Amino acid sequence: MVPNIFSAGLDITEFYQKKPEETDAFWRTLQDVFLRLYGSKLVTIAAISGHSPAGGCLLAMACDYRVMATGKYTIGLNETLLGIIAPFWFIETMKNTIGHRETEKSLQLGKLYSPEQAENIGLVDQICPPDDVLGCARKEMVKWLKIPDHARILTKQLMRNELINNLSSKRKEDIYNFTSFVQKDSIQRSLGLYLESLKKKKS
Ligand SMILES: CCCCCCCCCCC/C=C/C(=O)SCCNC(=O)CCNC(=O)[C@H](O)C(C)(C)COP(=O)(O)OP(=O)(O)OC[C@H]1O[C@@H](n2cnc3c(N)ncnc32)[C@H](O)[C@@H]1OP(=O)(O)O
Repeated sequence: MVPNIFSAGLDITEFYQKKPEETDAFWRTLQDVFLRLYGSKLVTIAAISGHSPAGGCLLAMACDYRVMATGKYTIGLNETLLGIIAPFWFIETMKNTIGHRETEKSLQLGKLYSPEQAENIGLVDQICPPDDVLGCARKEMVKWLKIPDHARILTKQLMRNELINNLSSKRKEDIYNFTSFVQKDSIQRSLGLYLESLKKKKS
């Protein structure tokens, strides 16, 4: 577990100034990771040790339960702030987590929530001091593991199969949409500026 950062989201350099076949492969891998995690029969609990923007938020939402560290961290789907958009399965996953209305506001504004705000809207289930995040996640895991596995798994599948089947049937189209979108000159310019701004913030 890395302190302060759960995940910085997708590595933008994987789709900045890349060839179409490279961005295709990158997106296919992300789809694989998501489908495996969201559809996992195992109990999955995200111990969110710090920042969790965009793709990081998606990974956390793909789990069954989320524990987030308190502190000056943020979580959310901030794609619009980067001049890009969240694909349909990011949107559906967020709708399944916090509901339609909150998702609509959240996505249009590219909102990044503090841990307290995220808990209030149900984006995370629990907040804990940073040095106790793993402990809280473990405690929660014990509860989940007491439930008969077959019943929990079937329930999870009933709740999640619609989205899993939808994405599975549209994978090629989704890859095509991603690559055509990120290869546009205007999007490449936005991504370049965003990467520069991250570096400037650092110096
Ligand atoms: C018709 C329909 C079509 C649909 C088409 C779909 C369209 C596209 C969908 C794409 C979905 C995208 C999802 C994403 O996840 S995009 C990434 C979003 N992530 C962020 O915005 C976070 C950016 N990072 C930060 O805010 C900070 O780094 C952070 C708060 C996480 C940590 O701060 P800290 O100060 O500790 O770290 P630094 O800022 O110093 O960063 C260190 C170095 O890492 C570079 N960096 C950071 N994040 C990223 C990233 N996500 N990708 C690439 N590089 C990143 C940063 O520039 C520093 O680099 P250097 O060390 O080289 O200076």
